[in-house]
Amino acid sequence: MNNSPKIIISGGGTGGHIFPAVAIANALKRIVPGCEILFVGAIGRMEMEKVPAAGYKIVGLNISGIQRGSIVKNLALPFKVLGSVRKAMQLINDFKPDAVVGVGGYASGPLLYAASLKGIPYLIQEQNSYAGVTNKWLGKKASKICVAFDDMDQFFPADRILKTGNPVRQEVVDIKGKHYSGAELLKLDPLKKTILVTGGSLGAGTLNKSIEKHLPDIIEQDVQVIWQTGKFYYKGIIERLGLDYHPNVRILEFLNKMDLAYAAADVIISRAGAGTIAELCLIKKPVILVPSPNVAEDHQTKNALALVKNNAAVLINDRSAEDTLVAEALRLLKDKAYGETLSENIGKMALPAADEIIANEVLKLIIA
Ligand SMILES: CC(=O)N[C@H]1[C@@H](OP(=O)(O)OP(=O)(O)OC[C@H]2O[C@@H](n3ccc(=O)[nH]c3=O)[C@H](O)[C@@H]2O)O[C@H](CO)[C@@H](O)[C@@H]1O
Repeated sequence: MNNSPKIIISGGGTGGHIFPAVAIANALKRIVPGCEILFVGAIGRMEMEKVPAAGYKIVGLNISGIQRGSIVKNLALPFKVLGSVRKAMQLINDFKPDAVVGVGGYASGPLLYAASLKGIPYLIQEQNSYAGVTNKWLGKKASKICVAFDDMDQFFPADRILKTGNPVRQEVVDIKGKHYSGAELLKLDPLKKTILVTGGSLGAGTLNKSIEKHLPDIIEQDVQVIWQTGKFYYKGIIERLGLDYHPNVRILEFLNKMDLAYAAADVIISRAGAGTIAELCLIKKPVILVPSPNVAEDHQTKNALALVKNNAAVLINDRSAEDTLVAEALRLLKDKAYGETLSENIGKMALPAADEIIANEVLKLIIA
């Protein structure tokens, strides 16, 4: 293999696809500093902002998914797909990648399809315990499919599956010694108990409603909360509560330094996205998971149950969150022994080094 292999990483849409992609890129750069990486995403989606912020170049395809409730918008879809495949072919002709990686999301489809037409080897990284139609179809010609769950041979050819776990950005899970700096950056008191609420990369309506309703209970116990609302909900919440609602309450749209929030927290309330769970296993804090009921095949419940059956997290249903979530978090803050058990058990479920294992698999495709 030469010292400057060229690799395209494609996909995005939500943080759940983007951040594993960045983690793989970072690992590739650590292993082969001279490698050239180009990201390909979808115009208008989160990756077009987050990937350059992580220090990588990205090109956008004009592609979207099926839009519910708008026949007119969907009429353009076949043309967008064709146009995107054409642009993907052009990108491959120009960049001349040695290998391609697909992490899921709209841009992955056209890019991997173009790679297959051009005979360029590609690897799929599937974060969840189920695979959508596009990934299943692309999996037929993939050289390797790196997965995080068992029984994925129901979706992909068994001989090419490798269970690696989900890749996470190292800097996000490196929280040792950051408790004080985390609290300071978030303008919180490092000596007070703190709950972190994260609704995944987009935020979660149910978590927001549950927190907003019970803020007085949190304040009454002099507990602090780092509350990540998500972009869609932030404005409404700030309009209702104001930015400086109470010194114990820090409201943020998105946490750019997730490590500092993880470090500052004593208990974490979270949706059960696969990437967040992989991080939670590595940071080893007591966690309450509220799986989103609005995702394909109810996969967040499956993600959460994998932990709950090992007594590694508390599960609260979306339906009952508004009534019970905050009370449970406040209870968990006080129950030191239970918190320690949860922390110990979640740590046992970590699959570290997924980023480097996957990066090495990508490099093997080039040598092969
Ligand atoms: C509603 C939806 O479709 N959710 C899916 C999406 O979740 P979502 O996009 O929320 O992704 P994950 O929960 O997997 O990961 C979230 C990522 O965003 C980061 N982060 C989050 C909040 C923040 O303020 N700052 C920040 O950096 C986290 O550290 C993590 O790296 O992709 C996941 C992986 O395919 C799926 O399992 C989820 O079901």
